[in-house]
Amino acid sequence: MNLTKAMSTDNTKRVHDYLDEIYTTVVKRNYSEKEFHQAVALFLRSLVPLLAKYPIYMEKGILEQITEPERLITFRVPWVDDNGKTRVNRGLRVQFNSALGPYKGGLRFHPSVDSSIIKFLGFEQTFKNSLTGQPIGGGKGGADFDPKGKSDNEIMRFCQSFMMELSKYIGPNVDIPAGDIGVGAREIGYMFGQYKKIRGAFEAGVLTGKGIGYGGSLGRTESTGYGTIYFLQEMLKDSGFSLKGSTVVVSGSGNVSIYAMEKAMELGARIVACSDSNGYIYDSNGINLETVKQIKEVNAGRISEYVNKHPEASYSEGCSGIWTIPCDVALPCATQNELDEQAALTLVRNNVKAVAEGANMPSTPEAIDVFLENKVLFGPAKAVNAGGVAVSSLEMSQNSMRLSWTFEEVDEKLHEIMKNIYQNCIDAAEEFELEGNLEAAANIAGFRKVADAMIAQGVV
Ligand SMILES: NC(=O)c1ccc[n+]([C@@H]2O[C@H](COP(=O)([O-])OP(=O)(O)OC[C@H]3O[C@@H](n4cnc5c(N)ncnc54)[C@H](O)[C@@H]3O)[C@@H](O)[C@H]2O)c1
Repeated sequence: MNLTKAMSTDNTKRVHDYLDEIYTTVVKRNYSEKEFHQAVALFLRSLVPLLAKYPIYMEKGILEQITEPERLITFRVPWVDDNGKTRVNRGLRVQFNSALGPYKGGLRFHPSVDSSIIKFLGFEQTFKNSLTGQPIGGGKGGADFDPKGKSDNEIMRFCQSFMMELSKYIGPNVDIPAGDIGVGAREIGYMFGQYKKIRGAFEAGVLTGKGIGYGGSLGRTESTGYGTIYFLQEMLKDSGFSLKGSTVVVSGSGNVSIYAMEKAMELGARIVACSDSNGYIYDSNGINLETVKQIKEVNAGRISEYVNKHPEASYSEGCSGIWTIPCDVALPCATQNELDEQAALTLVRNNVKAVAEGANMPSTPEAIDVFLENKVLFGPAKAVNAGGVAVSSLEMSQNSMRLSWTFEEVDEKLHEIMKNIYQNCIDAAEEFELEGNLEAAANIAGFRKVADAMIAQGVV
């Protein structure tokens, strides 16, 4: 990746040489971890104006430290399937940065999970958590386990084996995992049960995303999707647009997508398409969300089944075609690198006004450049989808105070947090003359708090 874009003066050249050195070390030390390289490169290029103005971050070696996780744990997860066959998966937990608080970040169960995926997510999580204003550090974890097609008992045995080992490294004041792709309330429940048994104590604050009946927070399920729309609303408002009457395309049909669609519809948007890892549906009258919820949340089926109930809609195989549908707003809410340069150019040709990233790193660097160059309002993942971890942090607060807030109380706090994140990004954009580049502004705003705390705490 070319980090030289922002370089113009001698001072920025010095910064640039420094960032190049950091990046070279990251690539050498984490050879073959492409997603991690990508996240670090995108991040570093944003910091040029900050480091040019405040060289202390270079003098104190903050970037050398911040790009190396505090700890990466990998472990064997053996379990027995329904046919009595022994299976083995790899579990991982990265404890990336604890400058602002205990490590916090989700667990992903997906065959693609490896150290590169977990490290890119943990790195991003550190700055996302900082942006929320909550006292939480950054972490992430998961396993290369595929929950698809597994029985409920197999899922339980896997979760128990996974927690048997993970329990050695987590705790309410140490590291607090949550869900992510492939890990929802059911998996969190099985992992919490096993943790409780191992410890012989009910420590509610060790995991978030728990069921409402045993320490979960109302509004956690909706939080990432709703938060995405609250951020989008602020972005649109500042440019004189509104969601009312706008046409929206959303990729995925999981937790983030469903609740982003729900809030966007509530605000008057027409959602015309959504997808899963096989293909996408298009319904020009507007997607019927109840049908999507029934297929995905109740039946765990495929999105293609939508057309059985709504023959006026169409289904197409393959995921990337969804970005060819003309829309005012595009919300990539599925997975990393799902929206490439070609897709971005098509969206621009179709006059997209705004793109907000509900998923983590869904746009490739080239796609982001296309959006910025064409003045599309672009909301970067670590700011846009921070609502999930923000409400997880509210769940931790409720657990330690032994009380439960109502849905409305949680939603109001979430809305306030998302507005603050947006404002912090705008302030950073103004200070560093990055108007229109919320990507760089979010990186700077997230980084500064972590870096200042690291300086205060010394070289540890
Ligand atoms: N759940 C959260 O609170 C949360 C918070 C912040 C960020 N995220 C991020 O949001 C994204 C989605 O997470 P989720 O919790 O909704 O997961 P999920 O497992 O509930 O849903 C993921 C969805 O994406 C679909 N999908 C996978 N690959 C696809 C592809 N190439 N094209 C189209 N669809 C595809 C799946 O079929 C599924 O519908 C991930 O990047 C995750 O890291 C989630």
